[in-house]
Amino acid sequence: MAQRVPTADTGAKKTSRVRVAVRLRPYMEKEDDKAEGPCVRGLDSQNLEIINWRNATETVKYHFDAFHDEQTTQQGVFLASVKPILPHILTGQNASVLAYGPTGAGKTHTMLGSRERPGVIPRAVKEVFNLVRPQEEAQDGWGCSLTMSYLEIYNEKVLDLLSPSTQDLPIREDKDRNILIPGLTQTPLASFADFDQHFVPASLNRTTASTKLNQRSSRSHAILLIKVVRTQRAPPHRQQTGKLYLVDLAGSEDNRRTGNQGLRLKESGAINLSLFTLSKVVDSLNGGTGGRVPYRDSKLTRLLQDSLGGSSHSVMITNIAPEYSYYFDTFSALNFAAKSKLIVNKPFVRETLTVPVPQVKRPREEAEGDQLRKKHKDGRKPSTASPPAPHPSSTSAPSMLDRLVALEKLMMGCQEKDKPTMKQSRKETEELKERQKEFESKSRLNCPSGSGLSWETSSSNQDSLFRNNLPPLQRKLISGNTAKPKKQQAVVLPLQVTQLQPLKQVLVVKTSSVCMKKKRQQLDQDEEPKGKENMAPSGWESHLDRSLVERSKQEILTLLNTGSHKDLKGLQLIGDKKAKLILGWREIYGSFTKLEDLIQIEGITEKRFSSFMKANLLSSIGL
Ligand SMILES: Nc1ncnc2c1ncn2[C@@H]1O[C@H](COP(=O)(O)OP(=O)(O)OP(=O)(O)O)[C@@H](O)[C@H]1O
Repeated sequence: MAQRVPTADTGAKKTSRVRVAVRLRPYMEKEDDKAEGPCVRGLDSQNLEIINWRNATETVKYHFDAFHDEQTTQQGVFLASVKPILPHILTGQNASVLAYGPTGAGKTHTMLGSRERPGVIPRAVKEVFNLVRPQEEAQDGWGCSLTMSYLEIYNEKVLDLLSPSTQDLPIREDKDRNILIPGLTQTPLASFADFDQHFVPASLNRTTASTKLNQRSSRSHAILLIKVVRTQRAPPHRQQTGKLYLVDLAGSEDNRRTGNQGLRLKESGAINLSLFTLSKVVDSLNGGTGGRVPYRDSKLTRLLQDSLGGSSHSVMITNIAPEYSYYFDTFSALNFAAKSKLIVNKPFVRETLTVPVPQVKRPREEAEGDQLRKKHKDGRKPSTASPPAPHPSSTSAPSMLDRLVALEKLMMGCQEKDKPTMKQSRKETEELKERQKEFESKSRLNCPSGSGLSWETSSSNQDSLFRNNLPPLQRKLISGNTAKPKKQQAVVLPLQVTQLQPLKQVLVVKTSSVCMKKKRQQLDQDEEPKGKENMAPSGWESHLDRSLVERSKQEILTLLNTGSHKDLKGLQLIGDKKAKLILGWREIYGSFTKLEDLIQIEGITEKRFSSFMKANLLSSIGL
């Protein structure tokens, strides 16, 4: 059976961290209807800077393993960031390349490219064949075989792109922690032409749709798996399996900007939540959150378990767009990438002892999958719309501010799980005030080590701040001789929210416990409300004082928007996972505008939402 053994060359455990590259796509005028110009630019082959949202005369600088500017060719990206990790898969190790970033920032261009400008995927597969060929000719007693699998994760379903009629496939882990997908097609490859022949039509099976931001937006995470199996021809028939994952992640999306509604909104909820889990996994691997790594919280992270923090040599290519209209997305993508930089992997060789068996077309696990496939049915369901977005540059809009402040908190390593006690809150508030003063005096600040980030005032070199090549931004920054920070009143200290009174304390009513018990029994007998909870009073609700109910609802909404993980878990029917999903939703979308938005959270159906409302309203008024 498959077993983990140390890397062959030294016998000792070696570590290999995730390399992080950032690729800036060329500026596109059509993406910039306000003609504001770019808000981000490269400095050299490893550094870039973005305008500081708190103070437009400053920039935030980031350092990465590689920075590919808008001039970098597909070949350039491949040679610098991908090619070096490929040889590992011929020694029984895993390698992976992930393209991450906002929708429309160039992930598919980077991974797939076009016939004229092929991207990472075709180049990497060609290179694997180049690496395998000399090994086959070497007559060293080992044979080599290649297979490809291609799947997408769409709405948390694993779909086989090489066999599009299949339904949601299961993800399994064997006792050696190898991730398996029973039923997934594995197509043997003899040449690159073979790959091309299977890959191109399969790519057309990927779920894409038009959104306001990208005409052909990928609505799923696409994962191409190339497996290289080396087998010793003579006994003991040792076998080494190396896997290469090439992942084109779906875009991280702000639905206020995409204008997504209905099915698109539901899809994007699944996309964003899996990306949120991915960022939690990254955090956890970085030691930021400690404890269990939440691989199992999404299909994506479960599948990538042996690519991130496991046995893999990984490269994350974060794609960003330069236009100001992408500001928030770019900022958040850069912070995500800066965290990823710290992951350390522990490579090992996968080696198995097997007796040779005749080549079979599909593995045993596939037959199992055939049966499973029949059982699964797709359950896509439309959902409700989100309000339109404020323009990202108008950072005075409160929701945008909240999100930027929250992001900055994340960036500084202050996680939601650490949401402080009142004492801590005050201390942190003081610290933030101090920091704000420092910002205002434009002193130089360094972020916590390893964040890959530093703040820099541009007052000394204001002329150089994007001026030479970016006239629109220069206009924005320098107009009115503005050395003074933009809209300082826009700075909101984020911690006041934690000082809210707990919901129950606010809503408690003085009634005798006997009366309450009776009332509760009566209410329980009333039918479950159907449809929208917040519109007309439902059967059981009509027994309650309307103004009290309205107030309770408002308090629940406030708690959903401001409560810590612990506060959220204090709500009826909200457990650990749901609380995390709510926090994730908030980080991505900002606030819940109405209670019904909860239905957009994975696992909260309309029925569950009704139960949630009933349980929490009754509990809040002490019934
Ligand atoms: N480096 C680049 N050079 C030239 N054009 C690019 C580059 N990167 C992206 N583009 C173009 O920008 C547009 C959006 O890119 P792409 O579809 O790859 O984005 P994406 O991040 O994959 O979006 P989504 O997540 O919505 O699928 C495409 O028209 C693409 O050709």
